This record gives sequence, C-alpha cells and structure tokens, in this order.
Amino acid sequence: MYAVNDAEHDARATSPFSEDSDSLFDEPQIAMRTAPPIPGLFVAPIRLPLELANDIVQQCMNLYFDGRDVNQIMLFGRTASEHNQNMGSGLPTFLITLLHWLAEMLRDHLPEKVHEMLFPPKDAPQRARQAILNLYHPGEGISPHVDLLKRFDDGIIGVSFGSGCVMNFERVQCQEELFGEAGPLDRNHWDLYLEERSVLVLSEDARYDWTHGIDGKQKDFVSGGIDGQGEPDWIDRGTRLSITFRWLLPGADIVGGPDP
Ligand SMILES: O=C(O)CCC(=O)C(=O)O
Ligand SMILES: [Fe+2]
Repeated sequence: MYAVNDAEHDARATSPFSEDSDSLFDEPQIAMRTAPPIPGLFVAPIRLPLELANDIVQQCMNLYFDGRDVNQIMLFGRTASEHNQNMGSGLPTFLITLLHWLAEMLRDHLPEKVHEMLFPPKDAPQRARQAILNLYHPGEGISPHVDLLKRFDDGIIGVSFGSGCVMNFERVQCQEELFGEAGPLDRNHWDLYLEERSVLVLSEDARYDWTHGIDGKQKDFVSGGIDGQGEPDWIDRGTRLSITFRWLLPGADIVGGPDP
C-alpha cells in the first residue's frame, strides 16, 4: 500500500517499518548506487562539497531542529526576476546559496528541459518555491507516497545530508497493468541508495507514476564499491537531513494552515 500523498506530515508520522521485514530466509534486496531506469529520475554524479554541506546542516539544526520535538520544517520563497537571480527570495540565505550551487552543478548533468524546469530563466513568471526539511534518526523513514498532485508542480530536487539511506520506488499501477497488459520486463520496484551529499531529481514519470519512500531501518543493504560491482555491504544509517525543493502550483501557496 502507498499513500497518494495526502500529507507529508502523515507520511512522516507513520511508525517505523519493522526492521526485519525480510524473513530469516529471504535474501534482502540489494539497493543500487546508480539511478534506476525510471524516466525523469536523475542522480547527478556530483556531491555537495563537505564544507558547504556541514554549514547547511549546522544552520538547519540551529534554526529549526535543536531543542525542538519536530522532524519536518516547511519554508517558502518566491522566485523574483530582479532579485536573487530568480532563486527564491524569502528563503534563508543558505538555501539560496544551495540553489545557486545546484543550478550551476546540475547544468551538465540534466537534460536542458529538466534543468530549465528546476531553474527557470530570469524572465520567467514569478513562482512560489517550497523547501521542506526532513530530519531522520536511524530507524526512521517516510511512507511511500507521490508528492501532492494538487499542491506541487513537476520538478523536485532532493539533497541528502549527514547520512545515506535507501529510497524505494514503486510504480503506481494503472488499469492496464492491473489487468495484465504490462510489459513482462517492466519492473515495478527499485531500491536506490542515496549517498550522503548526493542530489536526486524527480520529474515526469518519476514524479507522477512512481511512489518514493524510505523504510524505517537502522541499516541498508547496498551494492558494493563505487561502481556497484563489488560484494554488497550493510551500511549503518546515521542522522540524515534532507532538503527537498518543489514548486507550488498556482493558488496552492495562498491556502492557509499547515501543509496541507
Ligand atoms: O527525505 C527525503 O529524501 C524524501 C522526502 C520526501 O519525499 C518528502 O518530503 O516528500
Ligand atoms: Fe516526497
């Protein structure tokens, strides 16, 4: 089961998945280190510089998480053609710095159309951008979901900090597939290891036709070596912070109250 995401709150509120959902006799799934073949899903072959990442984590902890019993923060900004090079005035400076870094570094690693969806040109109409910060302690996760269809547009960027974790992708079944017309080679499930300081982009099918979620586990079973050719390894989770940027749909930003 998955939630066609009613609320990110709900997705985070679920109790952690059982640690040993694989029975004693099941081989655990081995997560890949490179992007699975889901159209519109990209993992850039770059990592945030350690210094930039450490600074962002420190600011997030100081400003939003330390001493508070919260695991999720939502921030909003507006792209403005004359300010901040169209990045998101209203967001804290360190997130605007991060957006600038992402825009520059992703240019060579995304199709132009996708890059433009994420970083519109200076003369593009003003839009509202949401940054959602999620903090996960080892053993915590987020239920499988599709980001709210009525609230968010296409083009989502996710950055991982502090620890890696496996993200699970499940295809949302459409009618033909339920009635047996899916291609026999089509896979409906992929496990991707998101490295610490890595950058993930969800667009098109990956944004609309697949759920994404994180099991609440203490460790992940991941294909070995940088190239994924070695023996798989168990990797312990540390505390992970993720920052996700997405576009609010027109009108969605004026809805009051918590999200949503
Ligand atoms: O922590 C992550 O990388 C995923 C967060 C997410 O999917 C969400 O907030 O909608
Ligand atoms: Fe999500």
